[in-house]
Amino acid sequence: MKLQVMNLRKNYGTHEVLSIPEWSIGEGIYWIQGENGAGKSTLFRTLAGMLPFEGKVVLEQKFDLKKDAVAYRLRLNLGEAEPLYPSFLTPADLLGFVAEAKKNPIGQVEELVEAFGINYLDQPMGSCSSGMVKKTSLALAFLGEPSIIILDEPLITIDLEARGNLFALIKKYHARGVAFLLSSHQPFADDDLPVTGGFALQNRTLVAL
Ligand SMILES: Nc1ncnc2c1ncn2[C@@H]1O[C@H](COP(=O)(O)OP(=O)(O)OP(=O)(O)O)[C@@H](O)[C@H]1O
Repeated sequence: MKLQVMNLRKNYGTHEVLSIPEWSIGEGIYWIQGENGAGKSTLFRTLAGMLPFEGKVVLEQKFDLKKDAVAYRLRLNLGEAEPLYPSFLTPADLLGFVAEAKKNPIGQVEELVEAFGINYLDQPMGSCSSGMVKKTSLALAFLGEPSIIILDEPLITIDLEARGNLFALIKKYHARGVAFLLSSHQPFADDDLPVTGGFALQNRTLVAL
């Protein structure tokens, strides 16, 4: 069991967005669908430890998000749908900083730079196109030795070549035992990615598809 959620509730003020009694995933590549505003980004940010919530989230039956936050966050990475970075930072700055925080293996930054074709390492983010920013954020999401990588809308703004590179990297990391949780408004074709299962986020909870 990679990730277990028990009695998770998340509200913004009086607006309840998530109410998930029980949900879990094993090793694999999972896809979450939901209409605009269904709560996908809120779910992902909650699972990444970025938002306060009620309930319990446990990684690998060992790391409780509330009790073992540091160990948990070292093993779960999130690539946000619309990442925002300070405009003066470069991809090199961000990769260096996050690589250190995530205790990356030697050679991994170079591997990811190559995989995403980030040939603008010293260009400030403020002058990067949205696809260039997104590719940087996707590379950041693979850093370290994660057990789960969550990618929120990974396909938005990236071109076909980057999409192919991303799918190749997902397959490579999946073969090493990394689980993936992806959201997308466009379903993935089976020949793109071997998806293990899908869930719909409906009426504040997750339903298997
Ligand atoms: N910071 C916030 N404060 C208050 N309400 C919020 C906040 N963030 C999200 N919401 C609300 O929570 C609900 C879920 O939003 P969320 O961004 O999680 O949806 P989503 O499924 O990711 O949507 P989309 O497909 O449009 O990206 C929406 O009703 C939204 O208005």
